[in-house]
Amino acid sequence: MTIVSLAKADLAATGPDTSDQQWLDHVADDLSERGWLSLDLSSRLGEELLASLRREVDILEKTAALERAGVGRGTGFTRDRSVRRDRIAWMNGETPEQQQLFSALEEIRVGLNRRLYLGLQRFEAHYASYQPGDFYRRHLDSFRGRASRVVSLVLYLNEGWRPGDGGELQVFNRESPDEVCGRVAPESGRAVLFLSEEVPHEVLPAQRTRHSIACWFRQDVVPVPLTGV
Ligand SMILES: O=C(O)CCC(=O)C(=O)O
Ligand SMILES: [Fe+2]
Repeated sequence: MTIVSLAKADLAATGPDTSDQQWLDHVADDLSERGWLSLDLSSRLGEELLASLRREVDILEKTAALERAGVGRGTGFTRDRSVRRDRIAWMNGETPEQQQLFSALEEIRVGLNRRLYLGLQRFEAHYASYQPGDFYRRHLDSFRGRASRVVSLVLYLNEGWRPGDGGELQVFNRESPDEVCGRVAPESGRAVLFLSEEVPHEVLPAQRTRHSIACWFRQDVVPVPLTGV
């Protein structure tokens, strides 16, 4: 996990919006009106960066550098395989591809703060790998009122995802949580953003290896010890 420099971000936030940032208006509108959206970030991030991130997670996979993910924190932390089965590696922003991704995430953080006054202070991100049969049962990313994780962003890295490959992110209506309101295939370059405390979601069982980057924009400044989600 990396703490992003606030001074640098605040400096960036003083400049005027360029038309290049109008896409963030759409992100902010959807987040505030329905709590979530999916969008294609491939042209914003570039195919080269997506390919580098894919290579990086492939290497992590092959060198067994991904660790089994858990849920909860502190004494409530567990690696319960009936809840989630993915493996993860936290990103530290040190490789060139992570640096490039982190500057895009920083642009989103500053852009959302400016539009929605969310007071997002920093972000954390990890690679995730789901193998065939792996899933993540329905959950929220943050406990209500904790105001730690406020906005979740998941970026997918899988080329040629087909309907039979499973592994969709299923999103539930924040007003009536039994109603499915979206199902997103984890195709490379696609991203989903949602309000971490409000929008229940689940990863349906994947039928092939499924790689992604999960990121959370947080309101707290001081990192909680990394004992889980
Ligand atoms: O990979 C996804 O689509 C979502 C993952 C997720 O919900 C999480 O890591 O909290
Ligand atoms: Fe989640």
